[in-house]
Amino acid sequence: MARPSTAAARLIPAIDTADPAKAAALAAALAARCGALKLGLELFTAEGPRAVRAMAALAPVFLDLKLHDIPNTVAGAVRSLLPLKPAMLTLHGAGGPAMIAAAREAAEKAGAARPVLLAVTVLTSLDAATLAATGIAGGPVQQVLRLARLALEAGADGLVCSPQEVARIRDAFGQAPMLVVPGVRPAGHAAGDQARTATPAEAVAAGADWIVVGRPITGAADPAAAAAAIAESLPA
Ligand SMILES: O=C(O)c1cc(=O)[nH]c(=O)n1[C@@H]1O[C@H](COP(=O)(O)O)[C@@H](O)[C@H]1O
Repeated sequence: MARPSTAAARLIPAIDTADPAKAAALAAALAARCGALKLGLELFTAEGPRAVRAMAALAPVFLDLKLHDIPNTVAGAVRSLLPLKPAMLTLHGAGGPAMIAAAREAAEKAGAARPVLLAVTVLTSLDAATLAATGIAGGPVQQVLRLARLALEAGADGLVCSPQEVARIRDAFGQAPMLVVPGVRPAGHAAGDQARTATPAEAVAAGADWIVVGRPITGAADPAAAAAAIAESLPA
């Protein structure tokens, strides 16, 4: 998956629905207006691999299953997913370096066509207080940087983080890691369950390669127009 060369290619709509007909309609409307389509747990648990195949016929698929288990199990899951040829795949950085390394080794079996492996750092729905309640003091930025270092050293190609950590990650790790950024809200849109947010333009200006946007697009009366408006808002 090459880095985006146009504003529209930076956009990854999250197709979060359990309804295959709705997913197909959204994918058809958005495929030409984005860099990839994100298929996550809601659709995958409802429809499984056939949903991935249907979407892959229209655009590169970002398969967001956030794998998080012992290394042997995650490696097996990656092997099972390779025939679906996802362009990008997520796993939780909190699974530790051995888990990331096992995923990378399994993915290498697909050769040059292997998925980009993205380590999710700290979920964008978590604020400092919630993170502290789970036992992680010091705030999201420190934890994101800690998990980012472990994941990149273990073989992750990139990271998923909130827009609020992007600049710090670029400072610490430079341009090499691919950065995929959810928790993005165009001005005037409710944050909902997202805790660490910024606008699409702010995320890209800080150094995001791709932005992931779900409800502001999928909940719009005209999803294609909403996607186009977001792409137009991005810095060149
Ligand atoms: O891995 C992700 O894509 C992800 C990581 C994260 O920390 N936060 C996050 O919101 N996401 C995903 O990004 C999408 C955000 O959707 P909206 O909040 O509707 O824009 C959802 O599909 C989430 O599963």
